[in-house]
Amino acid sequence: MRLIPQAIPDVLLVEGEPAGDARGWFARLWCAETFAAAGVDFRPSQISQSMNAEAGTLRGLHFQHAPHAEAKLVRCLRGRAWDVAVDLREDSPTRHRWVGVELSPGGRRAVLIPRGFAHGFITLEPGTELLYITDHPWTPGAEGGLRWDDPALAIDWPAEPRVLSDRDRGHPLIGAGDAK
Ligand SMILES: Cc1cn([C@H]2C[C@H](O)[C@@H](COP(=O)(O)OP(=O)(O)O[C@H]3O[C@@H](C)C(=O)[C@@H](O)[C@H]3O)O2)c(=O)[nH]c1=O
Repeated sequence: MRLIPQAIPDVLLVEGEPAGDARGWFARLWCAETFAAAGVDFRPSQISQSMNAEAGTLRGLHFQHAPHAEAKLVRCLRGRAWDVAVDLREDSPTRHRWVGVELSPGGRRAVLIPRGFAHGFITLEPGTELLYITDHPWTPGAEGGLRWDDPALAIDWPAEPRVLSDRDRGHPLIGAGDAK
């Protein structure tokens, strides 16, 4: 299992090293020792799954306010998605910058999004399913959101969004209301 820093170094690509044989393969998705050895304090609290019927489904950008901030280890189980992490940390030199990663089951990789980031994705195939491992319980009262098309972020989405929730359409722009 390899943890590979991305353009924002605290965002990590987590690559499995699957052991293959005639039956298929076996791969570890999270490992306390490997993460601790890399200096990453991530201990699972909840595991969730999201199914997206249509290509062009966009979910995000979501985060939880402190003290309920959560890190997320996101993996694609079916289909294909482009996943994005936006740095919201107040003291960060990369504040309001983003990192995008394409995820698919064949890629056998996950992205670790630290606390203090917003997260979103767009599906590139119908029936795309994502698995999330988070390190803090879902806390509805602490949810925050940013607009996927906020010009201050200028996220270069690889496809046109076709399906969004009403909540995601209504997030504030940076500098207003709930946004950080
Ligand atoms: C996120 C979440 C939602 N729910 C419920 C609330 C609601 O009835 C239904 C759908 O919730 P949402 O519309 O918030 O789901 P969704 O828009 O998929 O929210 C997710 O988006 C991505 C981008 C993330 O990063 C996730 O952490 C999460 O915020 O599921 C839970 O029970 N547990 C959870 O952890």
